[in-house]
Amino acid sequence: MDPEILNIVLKTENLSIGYRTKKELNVVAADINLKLHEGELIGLVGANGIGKSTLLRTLSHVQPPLHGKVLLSDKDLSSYKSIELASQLSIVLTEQIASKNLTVQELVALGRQPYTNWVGKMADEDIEKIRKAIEVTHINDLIEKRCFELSDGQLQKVLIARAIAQDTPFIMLDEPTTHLDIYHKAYILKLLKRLAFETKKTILFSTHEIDFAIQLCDKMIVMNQDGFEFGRPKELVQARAFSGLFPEDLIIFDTKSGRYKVRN
Ligand SMILES: Nc1ncnc2c1ncn2[C@@H]1O[C@H](COP(=O)(O)OP(=O)(O)OP(=O)(O)O)[C@@H](O)[C@H]1O
Repeated sequence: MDPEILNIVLKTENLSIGYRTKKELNVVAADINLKLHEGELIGLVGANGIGKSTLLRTLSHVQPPLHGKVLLSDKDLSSYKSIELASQLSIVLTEQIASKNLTVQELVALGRQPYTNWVGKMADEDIEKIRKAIEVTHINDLIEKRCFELSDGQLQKVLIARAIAQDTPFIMLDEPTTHLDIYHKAYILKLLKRLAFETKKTILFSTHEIDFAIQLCDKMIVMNQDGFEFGRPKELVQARAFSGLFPEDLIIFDTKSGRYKVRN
């Protein structure tokens, strides 16, 4: 589909991200102007410490911008009430979750919190969305377990299930495949792609799986020392956006195969 006729879900205007302390200002990245459309799967890549988590946290209102604006469905992120924001945007962070005593079923059900009534009563639609999220993330055999009993990879799938149950138009995930084996890395990324395509959700995730992201994403944001590049993976490969990401003494990006290779 022509991206120009798809709605813009998230837009940034001259966004600067980073950290402000009493003594100093640490600008992680500046002049970020992005337009993310509905139905797009967008991969965010870059070296360790370049600012991927900082960008995701700023786009999801977990931390404030240093400068500029984030507009979600044409409305400034800072003017959303938190319950309203929770029905528009979900975020899966890698940080340890506080609620590890909950069962898997209970944690996934928390995704429906923005929609349930004031006593937290779930409607049939909520129950169905939880069932579906558990099914598509392959965690059916875990639902009775408490979250502290899970492996890192299992917990990662459960957190993704919670975001899917939350069923927001915009989903952000910080390194959603870190702890997964190679099969489940591919499985989760393909699931996110299908979800974006079939339900027109906009899904933005950070990753170190650059090869997989090049193969699967509609668009990518490549953060580097000079700022960032944004576009379709093929165009970014041609523009050599991946070549300058890392020192080239050990690995080089092969534009033909779209992969990194270890130097002999
Ligand atoms: N809470 C914080 N306070 C101050 N500086 C921070 C904070 N969190 C991160 N930083 C700094 O901001 C920069 C970007 O960090 P960030 O975690 O966004 O990088 P990243 O690209 O997600 O890295 P990684 O790939 O290692 O997860 C780093 O220099 C980091 O030291």
